[in-house]
Amino acid sequence: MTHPDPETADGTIDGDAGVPGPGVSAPLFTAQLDPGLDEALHRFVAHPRIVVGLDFDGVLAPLVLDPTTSRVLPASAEAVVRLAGLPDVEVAVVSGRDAEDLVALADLPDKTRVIGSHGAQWGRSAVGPDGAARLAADPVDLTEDQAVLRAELLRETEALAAPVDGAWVQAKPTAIVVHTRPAGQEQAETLTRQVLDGPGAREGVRVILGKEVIELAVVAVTKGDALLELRSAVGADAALYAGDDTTDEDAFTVLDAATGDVPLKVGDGATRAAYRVADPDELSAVLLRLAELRERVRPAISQETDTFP
Ligand SMILES: O=P(O)(O)OC[C@H]1O[C@H](O[C@H]2O[C@H](CO)[C@@H](O)[C@H](O)[C@H]2O)[C@H](O)[C@@H](O)[C@@H]1O
Repeated sequence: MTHPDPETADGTIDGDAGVPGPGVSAPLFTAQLDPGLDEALHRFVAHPRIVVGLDFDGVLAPLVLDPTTSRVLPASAEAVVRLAGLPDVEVAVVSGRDAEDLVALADLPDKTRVIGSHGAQWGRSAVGPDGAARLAADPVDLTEDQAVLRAELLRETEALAAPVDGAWVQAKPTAIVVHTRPAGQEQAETLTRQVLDGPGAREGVRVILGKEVIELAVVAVTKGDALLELRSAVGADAALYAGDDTTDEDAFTVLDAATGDVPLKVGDGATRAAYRVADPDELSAVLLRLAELRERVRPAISQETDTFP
């Protein structure tokens, strides 16, 4: 036990009895949680209305060679379902991926907010007539210039990637992504330089260097813009955001740990986030803990609200 927990003082709930490991669900192993982070979670769940923003790759889903095989860790999936079912909790998956992709891969509860393409695509998960998950969203509107630029970037990057063993190009609604993870290191570095000096240097292109990816976007929106907009749209009092990559730093920047937000870096590397966990497995533990804490305090908040309308 790392945090004084009034809810467990009478011994009726032992929230720390579990054993860490894949597939273990709550009650959770908070002995492994950093005490500062656990305290921040306690403060966070006490806010009346909260936003929980979650990056996908490297956060909900471990990084893999082939992005079509990415899957959310089972414990995180369980936590997302629990959080999304609670009143005044807005769960949003905020990713650089195409939002359609996210809905197909993430197995999200119905009506979960999905923000794709680093904030350029907004929608919700929905169940289609066939029972399969689908995205309910307005289509992305590119200007004619942006659409032309995107098509040219696709052509140019494909020509650069073609001779490089393992490298490949992903076309997304607002960007083109060159993947170098499966390529040899030297070839990956050369290709990265070529992409940056060539198509990446064109006017109107926003270059995003991610984990073994060079993304060339034709719109300028960031995850920080998206998180601010989401927070204001739902009237949230505090936000938690978990991310692992460079683009997530934009989201951390718009949060303030001093006022109850929880900017949470997943993995190594320099960050502006106030809190950190080592990997997606540890993030699962945090999300289950978050669900457990919010489930406990939310009824108290609602009673107070009823008493003082
Ligand atoms: O914002 P995110 O959800 O973190 O998305 C960022 C990029 O994620 C994907 O690429 C990353 O994950 C792949 C699968 O694990 C991995 O192979 C790749 O090396 C990573 O960079 C996705 O394919 C990109 O389009 C996203 O922009």
